[in-house]
Amino acid sequence: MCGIALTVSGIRINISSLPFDSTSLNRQSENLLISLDDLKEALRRRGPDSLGVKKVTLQHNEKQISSFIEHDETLLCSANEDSNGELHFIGATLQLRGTVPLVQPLVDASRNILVYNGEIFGGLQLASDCNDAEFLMQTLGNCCSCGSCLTGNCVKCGKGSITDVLSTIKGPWAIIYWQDSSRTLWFGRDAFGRRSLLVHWPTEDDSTFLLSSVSPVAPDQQATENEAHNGIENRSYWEELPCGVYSMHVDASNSNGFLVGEVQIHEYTNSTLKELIKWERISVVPSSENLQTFCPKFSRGQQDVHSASLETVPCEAGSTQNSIPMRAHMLLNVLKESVIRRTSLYTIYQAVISGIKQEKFVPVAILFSGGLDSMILAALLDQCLDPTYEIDLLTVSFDGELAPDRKSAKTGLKELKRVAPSRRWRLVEIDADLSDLVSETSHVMSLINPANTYMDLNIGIALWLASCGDGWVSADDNDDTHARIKYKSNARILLVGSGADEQCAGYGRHRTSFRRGSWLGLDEEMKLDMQRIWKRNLGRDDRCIADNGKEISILG
Ligand SMILES: NC(=O)C[C@H](N)C(=O)O
Repeated sequence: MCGIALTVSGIRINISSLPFDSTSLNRQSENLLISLDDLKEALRRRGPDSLGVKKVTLQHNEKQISSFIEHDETLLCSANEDSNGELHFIGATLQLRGTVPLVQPLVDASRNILVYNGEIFGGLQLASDCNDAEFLMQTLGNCCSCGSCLTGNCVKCGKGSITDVLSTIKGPWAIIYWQDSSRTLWFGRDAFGRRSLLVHWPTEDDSTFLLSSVSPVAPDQQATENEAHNGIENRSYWEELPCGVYSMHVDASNSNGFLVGEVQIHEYTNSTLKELIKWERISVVPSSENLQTFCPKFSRGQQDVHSASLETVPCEAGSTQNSIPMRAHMLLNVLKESVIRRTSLYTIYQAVISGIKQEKFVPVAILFSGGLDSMILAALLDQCLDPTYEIDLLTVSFDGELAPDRKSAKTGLKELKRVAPSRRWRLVEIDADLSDLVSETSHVMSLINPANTYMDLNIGIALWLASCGDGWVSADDNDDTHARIKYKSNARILLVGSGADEQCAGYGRHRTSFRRGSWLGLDEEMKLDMQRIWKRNLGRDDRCIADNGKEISILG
């Protein structure tokens, strides 16, 4: 995953037109001094392949604004209202696509600047060897910049809008983009918040405006060992940016010589996406026909690893229903398509590029508990991934062999070996003892920020350790009772089951809502889950996993 950030100073920012109370959380926050170096340090871990900074200076005279772009490595972040406006863009890249090394921020001939953390799996058509960030740069560069038509095609030039382009992307994304000719900053994240983007909105007493994939640990913010053990302090400097497409046009015409930026939020323009977010389902109460019992049994069929179709599977003797119902079948196909997109577009599969022999190269790993979500992911991945690649199954335990997840992971491994005997599966056992993880705990506390509950911390530590991939594997593949040897998974792509419980009603409280309010009650609870998943889960998960230079891939 990549890490992106922006710092703005010298511009009076007006956020009064935003539909949410964006300042209440920050009002009592400390006036932190966050330096470019702090941001770079935090982002570098997410994007190990390259790191860059670009600075845009805005000067105004006679109501005209001129812009200058330069490299900049100096510290910043105490806004000085008398000076010119300054915007610093930082981009750290984990590159999975394209054949030429990519260094962010990208700057085009029109002096637009892009930092992008995302994946284009569909919606926009790009060639398979093309880097998606570069493609997006070109596409955004062709958008209208008249400044008055913020959505739809421009009546004057006929060009599309930036909001339309971003609404069309199928895949996770977070973006910061400077459109130079219109002096407009664009930023935002996808409709489910699958990529983290934190914001510090300016307040009356702190004019700093910051965006960042992750919050840096400022020196005065470092948790002491005591804090790590005894509690999680309440940090409110950062908040999760609510999902959406935002623009900030910088102007100097009516402002007594000050540069002024007005932040606006724009609705996604893709109607399917809008329906998805609203969670208005065509059928909430299943028909009795849909509720009939059935026997879903997975068939691997032939080893046709790149075919997206699954077979209809006859039931065991004695059942009256003979096949997986059509909807379940459709769901499996969609999931499989999703795995194919997440495993076929990356150039890193061409092991030759990385100089590693194919049989030693493990490009994808799964965060694995042996539970339903991770088993389905593993079975689907086996169907989509070239059979020569090994697959790492990363399992974390805080209670050695006794933890239920470790036991189910081992059972799951046996099952996978049975259904996919020709694949080499490697169970990576990551054993940890929370009392030994003092500095790691402190680090993860900063990663989960602004999430701050013990549950967030526990999940965050498990995800962070899993994505480190540092554990033990069985010395002998055919005998899992024997000696273990040290192993570190270097897979850059991690498939994760995040979001499955929200979308498939996997939590205990879903059962409670069903008991209390039947199908409508359950639907309400799931809607709530999906509409807050950006705030509660996905940003946090992104930050903990990406910190180890890995790409989190959830099948949403
Ligand atoms: N900018 C990025 O997010 C990286 C790009 N999607 C890649 O895979 O190379």
